[in-house]
Amino acid sequence: MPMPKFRKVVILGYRSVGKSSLALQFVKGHFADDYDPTIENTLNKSLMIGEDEFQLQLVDTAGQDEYSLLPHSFVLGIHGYVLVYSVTSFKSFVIAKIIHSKLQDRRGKGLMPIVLVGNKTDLASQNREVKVEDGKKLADKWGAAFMEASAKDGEVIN
Ligand SMILES: Nc1nc2c(ncn2[C@@H]2O[C@H](COP(=O)(O)OP(=O)(O)OP(=O)(O)O)[C@@H](O)[C@H]2O)c(=O)[nH]1
Repeated sequence: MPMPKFRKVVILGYRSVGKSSLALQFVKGHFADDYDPTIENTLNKSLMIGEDEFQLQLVDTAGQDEYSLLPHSFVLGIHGYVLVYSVTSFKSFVIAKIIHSKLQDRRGKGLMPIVLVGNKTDLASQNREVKVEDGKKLADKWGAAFMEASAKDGEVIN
């Protein structure tokens, strides 16, 4: 048996956009309604992609704002990023752009695998502040993957 391949992915975004909930839904398959701000939490999951086994380490981080500094540990030895905003918060979309530009400053403009996720689609019919097309356009500009999701419904997370 070949050795599993190790990948470390950091989840970043504004406060309360659902970073922990997405991570929990992805790793454990459930959702909690209560809100407990994260300091930092690492979750592990092994998954098969084709014939390859990957050991995924997901780092769930504290909510960032425009003034937050990106620690070294979010830059060195990281294989990819999940940048999360909430479709119900325009501010969180702005913060996602700010985080992306901080990442580029620190890592350079070379390859930086990113998935941009617009979370909380279950609330979108009442409270949408970010259009799907705007999320998609931003991800295209970055050369990133894009999806909208709901950690609550478990929609598209796996
Ligand atoms: N309706 C709905 N609520 C969600 C969803 N995802 C997260 N929430 C709720 O939003 C609140 C914040 O979720 P968290 O997952 O803690 O958000 P976070 O981004 O990790 O927050 P910080 O640790 O402060 O950065 C909680 O009350 C969650 O239950 C979703 O997809 N739909």
